Amino acid sequence: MTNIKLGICPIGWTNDDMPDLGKENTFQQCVSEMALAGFTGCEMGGKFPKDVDVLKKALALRGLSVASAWFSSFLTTKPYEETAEAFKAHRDFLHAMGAKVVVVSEQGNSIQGQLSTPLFANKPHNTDEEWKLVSEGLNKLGALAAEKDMKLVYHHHMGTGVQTEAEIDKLMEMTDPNLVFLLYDTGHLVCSGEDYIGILKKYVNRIKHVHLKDVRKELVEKVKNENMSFLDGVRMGMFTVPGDGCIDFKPVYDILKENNYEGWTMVEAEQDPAIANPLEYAQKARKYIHEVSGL
Ligand SMILES: O=C1C[C@@H](O)[C@H](O)[C@@H](O)C1=O
Ligand SMILES: [Co+2]
Repeated sequence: MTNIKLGICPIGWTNDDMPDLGKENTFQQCVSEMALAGFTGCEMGGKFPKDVDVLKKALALRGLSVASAWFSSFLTTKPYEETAEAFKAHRDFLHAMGAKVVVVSEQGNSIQGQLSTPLFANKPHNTDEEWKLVSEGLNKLGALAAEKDMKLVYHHHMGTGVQTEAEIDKLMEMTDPNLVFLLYDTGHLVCSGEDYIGILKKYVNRIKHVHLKDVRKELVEKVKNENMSFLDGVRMGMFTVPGDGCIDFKPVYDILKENNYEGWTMVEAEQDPAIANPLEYAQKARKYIHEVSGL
């Protein structure tokens, strides 16, 4: 028996960071193929209906539920109240959809959305003041999530001030462990050159949401050596589904199981859907995850 659930994110069908990737794929196709490939949960994407009843019906017809959705905070660059108001609306929608966690990533000084900023050379480093703003703001947003019996899960991310193991450690130290939890994304850790298994072991009790992203190592090297941006790397295919790249996901599931992890593990593999057929790659991921985890 396990309480580990398996879902998939719509980013393999249409990429909200670069909406021309998969612009031809509709919401209906995306959720139908998620279900057809054997997944029971999804995150939200830009093409999803914003009406709770409409979305609930479309997902229920396919046996899917909403695990969460991304929220960009701007705690380092905007007044706290502005982020808090947007966060409450986002939280309330997710709550109405039955989700238990809210994915948050600080984007105030992020370069992840900049088309031609070199990813490795230009990674931002938080100043002391930025660390204070982010950690204090996240504690307050975490309390807002708790009001609805939800958890804020922080998404470490390439091209942001919380990317490396040292930065994750600092964020975890500076925030309240009862209010700010961690989202564990394999792809971002391996892309950054971190010890993805060590980090999982260290924070497994604080990790409340998992993104399963695999990496094509030679393409990450190309991004580094040729000063390419995050979005260039995605378009070129530096990420892929579990089972198709260099990451071993067996120890990931073993550690989650040994520690009685309860929650979602979400395939999240952005690449060009015109090259990597989303249904084919969803099925590939589903098969591989079954082989390594029994799920
Ligand atoms: O969770 C994520 C959401 C995306 O928008 C992001 O860029 C991607 O890399 C990711 O991990
Ligand atoms: Co992710």
